[in-house]
Amino acid sequence: MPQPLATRAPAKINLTLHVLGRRADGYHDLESLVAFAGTGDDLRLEPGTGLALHVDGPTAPLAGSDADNLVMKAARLLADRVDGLKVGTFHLTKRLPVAAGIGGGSSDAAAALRLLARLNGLPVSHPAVREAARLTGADVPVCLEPRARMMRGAGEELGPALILPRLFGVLVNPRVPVETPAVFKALGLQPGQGLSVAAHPAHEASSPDALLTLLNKARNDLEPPALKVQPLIGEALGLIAETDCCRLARMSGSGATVFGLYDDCEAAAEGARQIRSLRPHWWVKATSLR
Ligand SMILES: C[C@@](CO)(OP(=O)(O)O)[C@H](O)COP(=O)(O)OP(=O)(O)OC[C@H]1O[C@@H](n2ccc(N)nc2=O)[C@H](O)[C@@H]1O
Ligand SMILES: Nc1ncnc2c1ncn2[C@@H]1O[C@H](COP(=O)(O)OP(=O)(O)O)[C@@H](O)[C@H]1O
Repeated sequence: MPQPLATRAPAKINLTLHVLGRRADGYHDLESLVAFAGTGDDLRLEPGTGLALHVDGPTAPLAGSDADNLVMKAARLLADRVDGLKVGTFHLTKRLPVAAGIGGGSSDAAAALRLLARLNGLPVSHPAVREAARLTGADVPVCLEPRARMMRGAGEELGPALILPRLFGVLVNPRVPVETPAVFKALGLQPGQGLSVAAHPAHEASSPDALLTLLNKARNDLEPPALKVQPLIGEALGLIAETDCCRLARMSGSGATVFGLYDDCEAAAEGARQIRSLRPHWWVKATSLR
């Protein structure tokens, strides 16, 4: 029985994000511990003669035109590299906030590459799949096999999959888009200029408590510039930090999504309830992270 051509595109969370410096090509070298949430978009592929995309779901209207969708960009890049690639129509159910620091578009693109690889009997480690991922965007390679791992460079250097203690979190987005280039620009580094040399061995933690302690010693260096671009991020961080039993409040990626971490699933659900009661129109999701 063939596997159904459907996959989840989970939200990517940067548990830590240290900017090491700005490179000559304008991109920034990062060091980030990336994990994936239990919440995400869904993608299905119906085999057919040409490439096409249908998008539905609550955040579909925010994801731009179908032609510019990262699902189509990734699929075209793979089709350009593999002769006779079998393709079809993608059906994307978009739930994640867009331009939100949780790599929704990148995860959708990576999901598209996984489905095309499955349809064509290619491993996701195939060089053409890896290259299509890298050329689609800096965050796409880490989303190809969505497991917690260290990400370095501009996203092209990936460490081995890590078995992190399970974390219980709340994701909060004030429903304002924040464009990634604007945040890197607000960081204000010149080409060749460094910012940090920190190495953070958060993955060495063997218990949730030890991991939370290590995460608290790390940072997201994009928080200060993102707060300049969108002050609501500071408000969201403050509200999370004030929820009962919150162990850590931090921004993911270039924002605006921020996350709170808690000791267990009940505390995370209660944290989500508290934020929702204060900001009923924001996107608030209790989720596990691993
Ligand atoms: C910041 C991060 C952290 O995981 O996440 P998000 O906030 O996007 O979720 C990523 O590095 C974002 O990856 P992604 O969103 O795929 O970036 P791209 O489309 O390739 O690049 C958009 C723009 O961001 C800047 N950029 C991106 C990555 C990087 N390491 N250095 C950069 O300077 C560049 O100005 C680039 O033109
Ligand atoms: N499938 C998609 N989902 C979300 N955004 C998409 C998608 N395809 C293209 N985009 C565009 O990519 C940009 C970044 O979106 P997204 O991946 O959600 O950002 P982030 O990585 O900050 O969470 C947006 O401006 C959006 O218009």
